[in-house]
Amino acid sequence: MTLLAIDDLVVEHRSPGRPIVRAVAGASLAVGPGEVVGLVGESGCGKSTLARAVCGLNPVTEGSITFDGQPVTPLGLRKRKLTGIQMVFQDPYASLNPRRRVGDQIADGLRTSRDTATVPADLLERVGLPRDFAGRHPHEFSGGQRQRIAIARALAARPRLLIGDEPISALDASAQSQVATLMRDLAVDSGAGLLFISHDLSVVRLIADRIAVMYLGKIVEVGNTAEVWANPRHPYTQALLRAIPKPDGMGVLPAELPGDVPDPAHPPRGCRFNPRCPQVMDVCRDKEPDFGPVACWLHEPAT
Ligand SMILES: Nc1ncnc2c1ncn2[C@@H]1O[C@H](COP(=O)(O)OP(=O)(O)OP(=O)(O)O)[C@@H](O)[C@H]1O
Repeated sequence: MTLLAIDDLVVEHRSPGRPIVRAVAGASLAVGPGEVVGLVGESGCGKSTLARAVCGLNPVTEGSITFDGQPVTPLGLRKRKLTGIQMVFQDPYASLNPRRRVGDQIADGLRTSRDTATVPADLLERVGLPRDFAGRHPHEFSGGQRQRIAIARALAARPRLLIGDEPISALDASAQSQVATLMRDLAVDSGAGLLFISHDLSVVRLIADRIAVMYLGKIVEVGNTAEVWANPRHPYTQALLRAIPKPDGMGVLPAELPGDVPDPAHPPRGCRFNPRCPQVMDVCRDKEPDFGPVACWLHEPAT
């Protein structure tokens, strides 16, 4: 069963006097209940834009997003809270209100889910924090603790889909895998889906059932985590895996990718990855590979 279905999604950013930025340019992805999908890709590939569209925060230009069989459309804040989707953002310093007690912020989520049997301290306990933190303010805590509080607040609303938009990238290395694993465990235990966005592939490998690799607005490879890990097929996935920090902590392995992600307002003709691809062929400069699960002319499915 599919909980979240994203089909041929296009999301454009438009501002007066500027070229249209097609940040998501025909992406398809699905998340099932209790499933963890890791969305990876370099900065600027459109991961946040996609996540925000799923929450109704960015309007859909083309294609569709359905959650539980219902189309997701831009909604007012109140309604959005009731859709069963909760997002945990990169920066817990910004997403928590510094002036309100932690318990009161978690209580907002409990009101959303009309859960009268649970108290904020119960949720703090579920995310591994002491119950008496409820009476304190966010500035009293470390980054990792604040992110746990943000997760507790999200869980209070009893989401059926949890989205983490780079939820660990602002944390200390020691807190990163703990917070990622916590999100995975809490989502899976409650039967919720988790879409986990990160540029840290080693953490995604740890928690995700499936990996989706995004490049310049498109999902270029999707598959079972262990399979993608053992046999990455898209040259971009291969390069991302090579850029993983070495297990001994001594630097990173070379990415071997020239240049940066191109400007999505002016994408390259043909395959979007062709100017950086070490295995580029003539067809790649000419025609976009519009197929899955590996959108690459080296892996065109047999018809
Ligand atoms: N509001 C906006 N107006 C115009 N362009 C935008 C807007 N938001 C994002 N973009 C552009 O859309 C593209 C995708 O950005 P997005 O933040 O979705 O990527 P990302 O993969 O999440 O990167 P990051 O990890 O840095 O957040 C980028 O080129 C970005 O500059």
